[in-house]
Amino acid sequence: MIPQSIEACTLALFGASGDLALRKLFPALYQLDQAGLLHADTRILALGRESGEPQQHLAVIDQHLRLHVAADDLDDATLQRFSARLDYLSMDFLSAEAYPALADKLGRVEQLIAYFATPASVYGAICSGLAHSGLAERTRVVLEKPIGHDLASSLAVNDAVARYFPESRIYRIDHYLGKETVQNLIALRFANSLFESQWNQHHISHVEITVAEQVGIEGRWGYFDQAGQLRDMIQNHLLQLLCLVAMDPPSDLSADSIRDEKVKVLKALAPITAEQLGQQVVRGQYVAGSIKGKAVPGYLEEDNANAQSHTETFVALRAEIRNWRWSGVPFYLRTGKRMPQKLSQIVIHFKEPPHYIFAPEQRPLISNRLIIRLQPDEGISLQVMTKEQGLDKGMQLRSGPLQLSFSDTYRSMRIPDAYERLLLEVMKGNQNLFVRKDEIEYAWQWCDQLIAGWQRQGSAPKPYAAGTWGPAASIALITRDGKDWYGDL
Ligand SMILES: NC(=O)C1=CN([C@@H]2O[C@H](COP(=O)(O)OP(=O)(O)OC[C@H]3O[C@@H](n4cnc5c(N)ncnc54)[C@H](OP(=O)(O)O)[C@@H]3O)[C@@H](O)[C@H]2O)C=CC1
Ligand SMILES: O=C1O[C@H](COP(=O)(O)O)[C@@H](O)[C@H](O)[C@H]1O
Repeated sequence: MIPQSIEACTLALFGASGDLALRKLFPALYQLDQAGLLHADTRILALGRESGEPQQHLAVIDQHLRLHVAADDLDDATLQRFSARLDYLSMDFLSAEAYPALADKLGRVEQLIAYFATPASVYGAICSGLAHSGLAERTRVVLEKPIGHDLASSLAVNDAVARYFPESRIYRIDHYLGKETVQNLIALRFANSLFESQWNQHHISHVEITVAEQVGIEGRWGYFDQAGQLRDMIQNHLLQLLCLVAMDPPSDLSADSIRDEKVKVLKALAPITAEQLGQQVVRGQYVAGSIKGKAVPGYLEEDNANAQSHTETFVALRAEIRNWRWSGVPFYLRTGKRMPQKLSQIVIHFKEPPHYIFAPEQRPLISNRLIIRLQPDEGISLQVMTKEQGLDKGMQLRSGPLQLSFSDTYRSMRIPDAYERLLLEVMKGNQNLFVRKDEIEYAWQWCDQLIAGWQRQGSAPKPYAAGTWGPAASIALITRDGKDWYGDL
């Protein structure tokens, strides 16, 4: 039974032969279909540059579905139903002449969703083409990240889209917001009165956000070398996570209430001056190493690499938020490619009790920690102090976890991919999990000053061996403050 709020729509997927569409978007749409969440009348029009028979392109989509959807989730009935929804049209998105044919193909559509799985440089042309062929009126547009390369280019992209579409119909994707565990952050913080009273500089000593990837750049040199880890991950995913951890409680769950609070955090981020860069930010680039016992090449040996590149594949930084809630609480952010394991987690370190009745030798050298594991092994663990069991132990304290593992607790439930949630929310017309223009712009403004500082310094990123936790300087960044990265093996 489809929830009534999910209406029929036509989804026009621009960039349908690209990596994102084939690896993530079509599989996510398939999963929605299998879960009974696509309206019977929903149609999907795949749009790509390559000509040829539509059947040929639809066969490629089918092959990728079989590759990227878990075998247990593939069934003939859904595959048939899903393929009956699909059609393909070849067009050059930059050519204004191509849009009347698109309008013809679409016919009369009540609700069009135009998903731009293309480089952001094409978004303006697509919006103009849609508008000039009478397709903008009932259309929601979905924009992939990164929006621009810096503040100036993001303003240009956002302006080009805003010429034809109001903000209420623009859905900017940050796929981390679609992850179940990231949404759980909102539930954890605002549905449990227990935490809110402790969620401030009086009780929290520091916060760590780690998004470590085991993969390298996956054949995306052309894109990645122009971007680097700061633009690719910090500007969007890590700053969004930081906002969700640090924002004040929104007055309700509406998109703008949440976005208003996130923007306040971004505005309160203390700038990091060129003079502070050396102490507060570490950039790294992986060299050859090994992951899970397998040798992997360095960044400069990747396919199509330019051996002179100074692009960073790792960033660790110490950020501060200048407001009453967070004054004096460092936020340590760290993200890198080719790290020992895939791991996204947030660790909230609470301060020690104001007065200890236990002797130093009776207690471990740690205080309470809340560990929010975003992926993999999704779950939440609160480390609390308890007494060691046993008559011989006396009042010897130990730290142990109060654990909520999502896979154990919701055993039979598959954790949906972020894109399933996000596509569903676009179909419902709900902008909660999408990023507003000003969030993107404040995030760029903060990142731009770091990039400008690096450019002024002209220094190369520090090397780290693939399969390690980044350059030694990233450890020094946190140990200088008397702290450690949680859980590094
Ligand atoms: N791949 C990923 O995991 C992620 C991607 N993104 C974002 O998603 C977007 C798409 O990324 P990705 O799929 O990796 O990129 P790809 O280069 O693999 O795909 C882009 C697609 O757009 C098509 N295209 C580009 N320009 C035109 C044009 N003028 N006319 C017709 N088709 C055109 C390309 O066709 P052709 O091949 O013929 O050039 C290609 O099929 C980007 O904005 C990226 O930053 C965001 C997060 C993750
Ligand atoms: O947006 C991006 O995210 C992926 C990491 O996403 P995850 O869901 O696998 O954690 C990253 O590999 C890619 O470089 C970046 O563009």
